[in-house]
Amino acid sequence: MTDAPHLTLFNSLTRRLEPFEPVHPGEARVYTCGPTVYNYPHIGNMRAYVFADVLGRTLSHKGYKLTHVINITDVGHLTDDADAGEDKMEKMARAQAQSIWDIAAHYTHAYWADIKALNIRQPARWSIATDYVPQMIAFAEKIAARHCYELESGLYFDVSTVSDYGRLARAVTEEGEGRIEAVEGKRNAADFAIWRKTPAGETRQMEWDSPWGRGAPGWHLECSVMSGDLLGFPFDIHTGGIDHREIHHPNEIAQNQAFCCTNGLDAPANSGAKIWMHNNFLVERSGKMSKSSGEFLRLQLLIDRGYHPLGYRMMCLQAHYRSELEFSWEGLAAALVRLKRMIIVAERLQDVEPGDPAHPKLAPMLETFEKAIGDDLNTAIALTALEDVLGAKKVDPAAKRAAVEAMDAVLGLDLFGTSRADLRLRPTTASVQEREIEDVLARRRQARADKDFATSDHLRDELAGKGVEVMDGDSLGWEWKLG
Ligand SMILES: Nc1ncnc2c1ncn2[C@@H]1O[C@H](COP(=O)(O)OP(=O)(O)OP(=O)(O)O)[C@@H](O)[C@H]1O
Ligand SMILES: [Zn+2]
Repeated sequence: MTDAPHLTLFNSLTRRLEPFEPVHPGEARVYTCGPTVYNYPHIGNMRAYVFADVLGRTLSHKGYKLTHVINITDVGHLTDDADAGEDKMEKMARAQAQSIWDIAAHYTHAYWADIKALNIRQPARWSIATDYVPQMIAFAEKIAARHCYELESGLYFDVSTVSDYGRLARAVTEEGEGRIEAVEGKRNAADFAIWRKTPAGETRQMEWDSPWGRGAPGWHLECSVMSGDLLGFPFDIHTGGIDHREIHHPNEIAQNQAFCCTNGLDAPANSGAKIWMHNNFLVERSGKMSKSSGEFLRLQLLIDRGYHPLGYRMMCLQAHYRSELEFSWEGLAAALVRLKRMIIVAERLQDVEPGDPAHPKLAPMLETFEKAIGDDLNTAIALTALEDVLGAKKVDPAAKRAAVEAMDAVLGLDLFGTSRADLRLRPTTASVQEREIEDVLARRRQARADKDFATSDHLRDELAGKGVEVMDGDSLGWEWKLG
């Protein structure tokens, strides 16, 4: 693989493609907004983490020493991003009559299970918001005098105290602020609470003492504090879904500017991160997939229906991260077949020791791959380059194996860790066990070898009676499927 450092990324701040130039030579520091753990993640949420994973893998591949932090929001995220409603965690805990800490633990583990199933690499650190409350209070204390004011409901950030507020969203107009809750006493409609006081007479399950009374931190404050604390301002890249471009990230930026300014750090240009990147939505025909809307698709449902989770990863990689991706079961099935074709070829290289990938036949494919992934993570083209390598004829298998490994290290399809049998999941509704099917098929193979076609046909009919269709001569080598 060439070690050309070519890497351009789309910076939402400038709305331009920019060459990646690390703040610290040879390093890449990335912060990804993590899930709010009040519910199961849906597959749309997981698209955000597949994207962040590909970004991290690409940075590692390009030779940078990666420090990636993903947070877990277990407090402070309100039912409306725009500073209205109630805490999502408190609401769910009440609805389920459970402790908020149990809710957080349960859904954090569910999220981590999806991370693993999608072959998303572990970040250097999972930062849990409730572990950082003292640091959040210290951060707020630093900026309070110059940038905040207190109201009965909390400590508010005055967005007019930083230059160019909302430049990330590019939409903060008076009408655009219509969504933002009118709180009496707010100086500007876009001002937001960085500390929310517990209303008199109420108790929250999660609350802490602060100079502004007992209460809880605001969601935007959490990400500013954890990213700054763990990566240092300025760090390289901050990621999140495109919805964060409108409110959450502009508010983080405003706080970061205030903090950097107070600390004499290159203010006011300093936004905390040099590059802000956003993945577009996974949508359904009915619109954006969303937890708040009640019904949503979980990765586990895909698995229960017999789709291997890496099929969903493939589906994500087939689209550019900045494009909307429409989910359909047909699309998922097609992505799974594509993955299976790759795995069948990779199986032939399973026992080959990787050699030097520099082979004249592979060179143009490696170059295409390198260019595509360096061009704002064009995974769609990178996938075709990988397929070209897999399909290349008369190439030293050791070179091929090395090239496929290097490409898969970026795309994360786990081609050498997954077998075609792994891909064939039994839907939970199926009444027949896989072992049963394999047993009958083994007997049928023997019958055919013995030219006992009557028995062979009989066994095929037996399987058909159980809803299993035998697929003789299937080009992909699926020997059977559930009808
Ligand atoms: N449909 C989607 N497609 C892609 N990314 C999404 C989608 N919905 C949310 N995200 C992203 O998923 C990540 C985790 O979101 P989070 O857990 O905060 O979800 P949420 O806002 O509580 O739920 P939702 O928006 O689904 O009601 C964020 O980066 C968010 O931008
Ligand atoms: Zn965040």
